[in-house]
Formats: sequence, C-alpha cells, structure tokens
Amino acid sequence: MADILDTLEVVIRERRTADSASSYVARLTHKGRAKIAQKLGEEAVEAAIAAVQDDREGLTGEAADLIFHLLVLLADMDLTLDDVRAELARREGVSGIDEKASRNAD
Ligand SMILES: N=c1c2ncn([C@@H]3O[C@H](COP(=O)(O)OP(=O)(O)OP(=O)(O)O)[C@@H](O)[C@H]3O)c2ncn1[C@@H]1O[C@H](COP(=O)(O)O)[C@@H](O)[C@H]1O
Repeated sequence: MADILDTLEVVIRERRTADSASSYVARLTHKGRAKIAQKLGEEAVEAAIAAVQDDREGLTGEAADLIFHLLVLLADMDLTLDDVRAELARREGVSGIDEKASRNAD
C-alpha cells in the first residue's frame, strides 16, 4: 500500500493546476507562495497551541493540516518528500547537541 504522504504529494502536484473553484490546492497555489507560507505558519501555531493545551485529538488534526500545507509549499518550490528524506538521512545518527556544538565552534 502506498504511503499516504507519497499519495498526497502526487495529488497535490496534480491539483496545483486544477480549477480554483473546485480545488483548495489550486486556489491556495494561485494566491502565491507568501500565502502558502502564511498558512503553514498559522497551522504550526495552531499545532503548538493544541500541544500546550494537552489536546491530543486537536494536535493530530493540526499536525495533518501542517503536513498538508508543508507539502503544498514544497510542491510550489519544486521540492519533494525525497529531498526532505535525503536531508534527514544525511543527518541520521548525528546528535543535535553535537551538530550545534560543531556550528558554534566555527
Ligand atoms: N489533506 C487535505 C487537506 N487538509 C486540510 N485541507 C484544507 O486546508 C484548509 C485549511 O484552512 P483553515 O483550517 O485555515 O480554514 P479556512 O477557513 O478554509 O482557511 P482561510 O479561509 O482562513 O484561509 C481547509 O480548507 C481544509 O479543508 C486540505 N485540503 C485538501 N487535502 C487533500 O488534498 C486533496 C486535494 O484537495 P483539493 O485541491 O481541494 O481538491 C484532497 O483530496 C485531500 O486529500
């Protein structure tokens, strides 16, 4: 079974050029990258608020909104989940503590 994120990534790429009257992805894309980025920021704040309120159901929904809007933004930048996977793989096994220390040593 295809991963839902991979499926959603394909759907979003297809919907970017759909009719704005029937597609949220097309409508948001048409509004421009700054608007997509703004929506991503709003969803991130809503996710953070749900977490602080200990709202597990709320966080699940907001996390879905956040990831969806991130995929819309990645598509607008012609970036893919594979690009993000490659970056995460590059970081694999490197402690965030060590990584930060190496930056501060420069
Ligand atoms: N996963 C999603 C998804 N998650 C969230 N959303 C939409 O993202 C929007 C989030 O906006 P808000 O919560 O801020 O509410 P809003 O009031 O509509 O937003 P504003 O008017 O304030 O900008 C809502 O309209 C949600 O319906 C999504 N819209 C689409 N998808 C997927 O994308 C596919 C293609 O969608 P269309 O492009 O609409 O066909 C769908 O089949 C779904 O699989």
